[in-house]
Amino acid sequence: MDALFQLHHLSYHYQDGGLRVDILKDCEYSFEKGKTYAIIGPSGCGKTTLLSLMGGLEAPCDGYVEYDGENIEKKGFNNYRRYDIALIFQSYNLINYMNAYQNIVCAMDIAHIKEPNKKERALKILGRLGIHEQEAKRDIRKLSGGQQQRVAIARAIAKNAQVILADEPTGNLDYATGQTIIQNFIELAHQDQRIVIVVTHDQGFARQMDVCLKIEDGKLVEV
Ligand SMILES: Nc1ncnc2c1ncn2[C@@H]1O[C@H](COP(=O)(O)OP(=O)(O)OP(=O)(O)O)[C@@H](O)[C@H]1O
Repeated sequence: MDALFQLHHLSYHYQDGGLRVDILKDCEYSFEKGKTYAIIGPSGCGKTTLLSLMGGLEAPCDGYVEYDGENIEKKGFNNYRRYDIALIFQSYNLINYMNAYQNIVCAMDIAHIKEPNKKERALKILGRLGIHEQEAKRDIRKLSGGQQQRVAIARAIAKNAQVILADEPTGNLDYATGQTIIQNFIELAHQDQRIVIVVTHDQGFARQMDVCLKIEDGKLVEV
């Protein structure tokens, strides 16, 4: 098995008025290269919390996340977030004073991507996602929600991160645009051998992923 990314006894709880509330309990899982994963479960079950732990945005209370044979906390969350993973948020988190291709070039600069012509590469990736040169150079705030989400995906692709974590990436989009985005994720995993993990409430999209996981009583289980 080609496991690049693993969860070991991952647990997370918080205190509420002196009471301990367990969100994730001893989660164990190995994610494989070249596969897409959906994480589903009712509101409040801990999906975003799990994504935050996997993304190195927050430290677990117990257990650890392993990437390429190393505990991400020991590797350093900042380096891990900078080089190894890409996060895609429901709210896109694009830099609003840069256009689409500048957002992508900026992400490549931050990740120290060695590429002789970053602008050309950015435009090429955007083009593959249906954002052509004219839109790529427009004020980013003037792009539609679906276009902005595709820019956020292009940014994740350009960064060469092996693991892509997306939190409700289709939440704000109509069905057809959401479907295009899911198709992009599938191609990214199957053609580029990346791991794509998507938190979604949409059962239809979840079913199109190679593996569907749900959080049940704090445990991560395959559906
Ligand atoms: N540090 C914290 N302090 C207080 N409450 C917290 C903390 N971390 C998580 N929670 C609570 O834990 C629960 C799980 O939150 P999380 O956002 O992970 O759920 P979710 O499954 O992503 O929900 P949704 O589908 O509604 O986005 C929520 O009730 C949230 O308010």
